[in-house]
Amino acid sequence: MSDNPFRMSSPQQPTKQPRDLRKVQPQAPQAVDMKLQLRMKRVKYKIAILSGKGGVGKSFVSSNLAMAIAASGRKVGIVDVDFHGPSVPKMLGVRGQYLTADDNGINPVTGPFNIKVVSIDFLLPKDDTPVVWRGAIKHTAIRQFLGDVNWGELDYLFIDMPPGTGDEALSIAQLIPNLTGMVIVTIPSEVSTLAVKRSINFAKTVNAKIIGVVENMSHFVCPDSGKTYFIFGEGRGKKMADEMGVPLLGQVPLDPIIAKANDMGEPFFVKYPESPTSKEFMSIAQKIINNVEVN
Ligand SMILES: Nc1ncnc2c1ncn2[C@@H]1O[C@H](COP(=O)(O)OP(=O)(O)OP(=O)(O)O)[C@@H](O)[C@H]1O
Repeated sequence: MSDNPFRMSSPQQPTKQPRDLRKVQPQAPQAVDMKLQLRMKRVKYKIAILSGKGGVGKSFVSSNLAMAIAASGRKVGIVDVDFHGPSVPKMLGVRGQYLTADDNGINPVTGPFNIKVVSIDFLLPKDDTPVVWRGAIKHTAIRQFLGDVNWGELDYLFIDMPPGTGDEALSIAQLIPNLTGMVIVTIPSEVSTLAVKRSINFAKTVNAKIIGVVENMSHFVCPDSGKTYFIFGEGRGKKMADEMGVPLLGQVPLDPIIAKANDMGEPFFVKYPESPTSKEFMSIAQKIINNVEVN
């Protein structure tokens, strides 16, 4: 990675002269909020992806859901507000690109299927630079990611949240009062499903609609025998969804090719379009479309 975090990458040269983001003056909160509301009005459906617990594959699910919906011809953006563990750029294969600014604001990076992507990862000078921010700074950053970015007209904006129900989740609920809904990601372990119940209760507290739950790492199909193993437990996602009265949108398998593609920075949905996992993402995407576009 270059030492200059704000250098524009090829292939998407901006039409206007890129401006060094470090020289952009911060704006008064009211001005940003007005811009934020105007920008968000141009996005039809705004969906936050939450998980009660870290490491359950929330960024993998957000990225592949975004690709599945974009593959259906819809205009999609994804904003990664997981400041302490931003992995969306890598999972979409756009890590190492840079954000630039022009007179209209910050230009997102363009990913597969023309997905517009914004993440703190594009601004970090080194791979191992930690983000050490308190809640107020994260709130300001989220506000700018939503209000200062040239999102344009979008059908869907996915918001990849950090694990849990902390500052960022509250900021999103406050800054996007007309949030379309939340999708919650879990794995079928007891600890994860317990944490998901907290996320569902959080969504209810902030009056956000729960579109449904995605169970990731649901099962493993042995390539040698074809036998299915429920490594973390069988039927937990369904049981929990039923108990909480929310739909189970789909079950994504645990698969070493998923981990490998993510580690190599290859967008899974693009690389393995015929895999059962990509087909499951298409089915989940269709359920989300039916839920939000029909209701
Ligand atoms: N279904 C899967 N099969 C195999 N590996 C997976 C699967 N889903 C995710 N992974 C791997 O698990 C790890 C964590 O995934 P990811 O970063 O998406 O989780 P996360 O919930 O967003 O984490 P955090 O929010 O704590 O940063 C990654 O290495 C990813 O490649």
